[in-house]
Amino acid sequence: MGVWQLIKSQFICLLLICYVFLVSGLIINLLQLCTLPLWPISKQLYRRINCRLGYSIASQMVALLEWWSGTECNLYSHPESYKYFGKESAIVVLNHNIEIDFLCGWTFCERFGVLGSSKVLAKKELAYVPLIGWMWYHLEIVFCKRKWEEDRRTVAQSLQNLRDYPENFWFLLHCEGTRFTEKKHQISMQVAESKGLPKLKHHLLPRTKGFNITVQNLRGPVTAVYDSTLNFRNNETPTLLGLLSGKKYHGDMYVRRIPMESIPEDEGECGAWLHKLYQEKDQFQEEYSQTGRFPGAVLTPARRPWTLLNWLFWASVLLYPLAGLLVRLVSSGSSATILTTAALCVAVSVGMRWMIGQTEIKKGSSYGNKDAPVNNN
Ligand SMILES: CC/C=C\C/C=C\C/C=C\C/C=C\C/C=C\C/C=C\CCC(=O)SCCNC(=O)CCNC(=O)[C@H](O)C(C)(C)COP(=O)(O)OP(=O)(O)OC[C@H]1O[C@@H](n2cnc3c(N)ncnc32)[C@H](O)[C@@H]1OP(=O)(O)O
Ligand SMILES: CCCCCCCCCCCCCCCC(=O)OC[C@@H](O)COP(=O)(O)O
Repeated sequence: MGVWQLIKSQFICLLLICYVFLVSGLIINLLQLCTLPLWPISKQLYRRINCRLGYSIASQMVALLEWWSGTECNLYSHPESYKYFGKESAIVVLNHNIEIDFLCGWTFCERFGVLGSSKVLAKKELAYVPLIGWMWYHLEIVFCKRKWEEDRRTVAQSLQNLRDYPENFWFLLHCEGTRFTEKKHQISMQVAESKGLPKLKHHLLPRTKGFNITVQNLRGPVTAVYDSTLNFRNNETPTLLGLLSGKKYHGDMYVRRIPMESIPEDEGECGAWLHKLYQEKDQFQEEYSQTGRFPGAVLTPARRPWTLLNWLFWASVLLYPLAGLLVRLVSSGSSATILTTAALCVAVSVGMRWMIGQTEIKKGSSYGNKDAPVNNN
């Protein structure tokens, strides 16, 4: 292990990165709150400002991936698809078995200039995650309870609101609805069997309702679906904690552009189309597991300096007062003050650990874990 790697793996570095993220995030959330009165006056101005403020939070996590850990994410694609990236709004369909898959998505959003406006159909629980959930409120992220009877109306309404969004956006959909575990895979393959669908080896059976409602409501302003398949080399299992300790991973993402016109409008046909898409994704994953490559050419855009500059800005604003505070604290000699500060630090660390835990598959939900309903047909 080199000296730089040794420094990066120290707990104090992790604490300082989390401190900058937490305090800058709270300041940005506060600024976002202050933009609310703009909504009735100029909705589009409110949205444009919040894209920039959101960028300042999300890009810190991208900086962690790109600059701190030095993780490489290769993009496999085709030149005829590539020329559209960043120049149109699109629905992104991505597999969901890697803890930092959202971050690999974000790194490409950043490189194609759509990070601040990126959207997702997210489970409702994520709306309550401090900083990220609060930021998402102002970015009009679409939340679902994964209870169709409740979601069908609220999700459709939130999607309709995005039709006049003033910036190009990528709307991420994990159609599997939850992260891959062996048990969830087994159960979803029972469902596949009961529906007469071919079994998938590398994916859970996709849920078709969310995809269908998204296509229905965003057709027009959104001009394509980006079918994206992500994997990591050498069976790496990247984690957010790994990134924070400076570990470098090697990801590959295959993205092909599918024009919206080629997606059926009829609900049943659209569902069948999605099942076929996942069968193809499964073949791409199989090819990757055998050859270590996806189809297409490697067309990775270079990382840009903005995420690093944004982080350096916040670090320089926030680390200096922290140092001053610590010096004054120690020199005060008051054990009550020192103990209170230590307790506060522990509480904040526990909170941050809980947030990081949101990305961990072993702490995931039980959605998709229940035995499939018996099909009597
Ligand atoms: C160039 C580079 C390109 C790309 C870069 C990549 C990406 C960047 C883009 C944007 C980034 C933006 C943000 C990223 C940041 C962070 C986000 C991170 C993650 C958050 C993601 C999540 O929270 S995932 C969870 C929430 N989302 C979803 O669930 C979406 C998918 N789900 C659905 O669509 C569902 O249908 C639903 C949620 C709308 C409703 O769910 P519900 O359960 O109520 O209904 P279902 O219809 O799904 O269920 C009933 C039917 O399902 C059958 N069934 C039963 N059991 C199972 C089973 N185990 N598996 C599969 N199917 C099952 C059942 O039989 C019913 O079938 P019917 O035939 O009767 O419909
Ligand atoms: C730069 C400093 C970074 C400090 C760490 C901050 C950590 C905040 C991370 C919160 C981001 C949350 C995004 C998690 C997305 C995710 O992966 O959600 C899972 C859902 O799809 C499915 O859930 P499940 O059904 O449980 O599998």
